[in-house]
Amino acid sequence: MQNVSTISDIADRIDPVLPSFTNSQLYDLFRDQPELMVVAVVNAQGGVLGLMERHDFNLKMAAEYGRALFGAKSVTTMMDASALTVDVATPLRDFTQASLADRPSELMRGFIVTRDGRYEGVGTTLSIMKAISQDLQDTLTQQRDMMADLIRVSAESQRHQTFLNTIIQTIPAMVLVKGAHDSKIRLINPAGETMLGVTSAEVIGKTSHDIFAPDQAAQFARSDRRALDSAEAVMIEEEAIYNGCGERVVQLKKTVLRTPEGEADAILTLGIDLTEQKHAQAQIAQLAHFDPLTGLANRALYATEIDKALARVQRQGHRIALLCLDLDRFKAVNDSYGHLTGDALLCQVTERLKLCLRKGDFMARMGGDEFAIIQNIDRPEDAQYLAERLIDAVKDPFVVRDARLDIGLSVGIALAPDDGADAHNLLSRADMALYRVKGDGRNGWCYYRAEMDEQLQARVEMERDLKIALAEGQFQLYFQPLLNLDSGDIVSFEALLRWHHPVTGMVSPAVFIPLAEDCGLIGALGEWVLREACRQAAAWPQPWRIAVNISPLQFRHGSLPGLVRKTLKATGLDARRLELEITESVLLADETHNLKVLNQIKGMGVRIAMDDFGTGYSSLSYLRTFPFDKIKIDQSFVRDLPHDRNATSIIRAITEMARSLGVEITAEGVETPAQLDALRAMNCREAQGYLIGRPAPGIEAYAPRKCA
Ligand SMILES: Nc1nc2c(ncn2[C@@H]2O[C@H](COP(=O)(O)O[C@H]3[C@@H](O)[C@H](n4cnc5c(=O)[nH]c(N)nc54)O[C@@H]3COP(=O)(O)O)[C@@H](O)[C@H]2O)c(=O)[nH]1
Repeated sequence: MQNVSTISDIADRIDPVLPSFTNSQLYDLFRDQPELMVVAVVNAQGGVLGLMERHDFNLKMAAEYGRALFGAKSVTTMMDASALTVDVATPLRDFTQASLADRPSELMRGFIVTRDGRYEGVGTTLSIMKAISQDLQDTLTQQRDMMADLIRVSAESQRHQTFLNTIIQTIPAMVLVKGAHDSKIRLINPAGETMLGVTSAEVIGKTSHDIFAPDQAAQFARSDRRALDSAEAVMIEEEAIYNGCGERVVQLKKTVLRTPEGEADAILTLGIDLTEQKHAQAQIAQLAHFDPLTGLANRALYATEIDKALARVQRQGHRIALLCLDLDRFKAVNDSYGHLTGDALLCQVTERLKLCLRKGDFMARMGGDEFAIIQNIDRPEDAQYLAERLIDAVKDPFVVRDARLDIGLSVGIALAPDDGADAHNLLSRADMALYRVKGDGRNGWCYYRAEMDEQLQARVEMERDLKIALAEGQFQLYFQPLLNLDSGDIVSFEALLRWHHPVTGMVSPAVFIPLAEDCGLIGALGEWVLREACRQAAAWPQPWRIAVNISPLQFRHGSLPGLVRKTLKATGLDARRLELEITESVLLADETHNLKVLNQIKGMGVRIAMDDFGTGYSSLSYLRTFPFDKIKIDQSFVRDLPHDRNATSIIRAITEMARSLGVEITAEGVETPAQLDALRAMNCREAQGYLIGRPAPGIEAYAPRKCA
């Protein structure tokens, strides 16, 4: 009962009557106040004497002679002197429970309410019923409100529960709850099932020891213990092998769930499988530091390692050697057999080179066919010994995709601290030494020497001078005659470029042509040579042919057929008088494109000759690739005539093969009559060399005349 709590709340404060009040007066009172049910009779001090109850009183008064008998008498004659009295402070619930249980009939007659034993008011069953009814009403409303609240709270809690469940079920992280005391698993989500290789049904109610191998279970127990001993959540990264899941790297966050009293109740473990992430990180690190083809360290890692090695050199007085390695003829292999073969060759080379290294040596692939090694050495000679081992290792042919490949190795060496203590300097010095090996014919090794710096400097200066030379017209063409051995006529001239350096004098094309190729000037230089050669030849008194050397790089820059067409047109030279000399490297590089270019030029009527025949990698095979008009036998074979049997048989084989193919032959570098005789005997039809005529600035000396 919320509002009505004591009898006081339901007591009707009805004026009582004194004993002097007569029954007739009371009769009138009841008649005048129809709702008046009971009236108390009190003495002058307010003490309770009895209670008059309306129905009972009216019944008595209505009886035969009732009013006549009792009307004038005091109300005390008809009152209920033993009426129920109850103190005003009595809890209503107690009163109604007790009175309804013990004296329900009395309660029906009404009762007197007293305060300290004195009259306070009267009560009736009606007032009680009203109070109870009101109370019930209140309670019902209250209960309805409570029910609504309950329904709302329960719906909300249901929603929260569903929300949490959805998260737990779908979160891509393991959620695992274990009892803090019994270590039994209470909950595991699907991500946890996958991560641990178990099903929820298998593990709920079990401990790690029931499920996992002893080592793994012990690892779990240790990390749980750490969580229990810690006031905060603990983060753990560990390697683990769960049921049939292989080795994994996991990150676990363990939080102890406590009761409101602060006691550990459960351990919540959130787990993320980092295996893939670690794997990806490792792959990124691998790619960042290692060459994917050979698995060797790459240039970036090499730079780090060399810094470390140089720091050791400084701190501990060690010595190291830097070896720069470059494969010989690798480009030819790559261009002839394709990149797949080139890649496979690099892998095989790597394996052979690795076998030459000792503990502590470090090797990297710097790119292409370049490798570099950091070697810990005691004496400078140690580097030389390693270089020799490396060169020896690639000496035997490689067999790649059914092809037998011969390559070589050039090694440049710089020492620290002897040649410097700075990584950049040392590397460029080892490179200089390598460059020297290459220049000296490859397949060898060389230590850096101080004068190489000067040579490099000289090269830089020459590059600069070359640009100036082109702009200032310091070039000149020399012409060397070619003799027809049958007719004894000069039939052709080869244009040979000369550079008159204003300070150093004449510079050999053998020196500056490679430089022009390196620094990108060969295009402009070659264009000048072609134009100048055609211009001069067009003015010759005889229709001699003019042979012009074309660098392989001229095939890359711009349109060579366009240039030839334009030049012929501009100079008026008959296309049939022009012969372009190319070396086999033109066909080694970008064969399809270069063949197309050659065919276009040949289509204009220009002749194509293969220069330096016999020196290349597979000269013979190129004769099948393109219909050359002429083969020029390299002077290295002619030099050994007439006595060298090898040279003789090679030249004989070439001349015979050329005849069968219908290709003209020229022997280069003829210096002696004996060589000329030997060539004649071998049916060689054309010759060039100092014996016939040295390169000269003009052709005047060869104006119509016959030669022996
Ligand atoms: N791309 C271009 N290359 C050119 C051009 N001009 C020349 N070159 C190439 O430079 C190399 C060196 O040429 P050079 O010093 O002119 O030497 C040539 C002849 O002088 C030399 N030769 C001729 N006869 C003899 C001889 O009897 N003995 C002997 N020791 N040397 C002799 O041979 C060179 C000609 O060689 P080749 O071209 O192979 O016919 C050289 O490779 C030139 O090709 C140019 O304009 N563009």
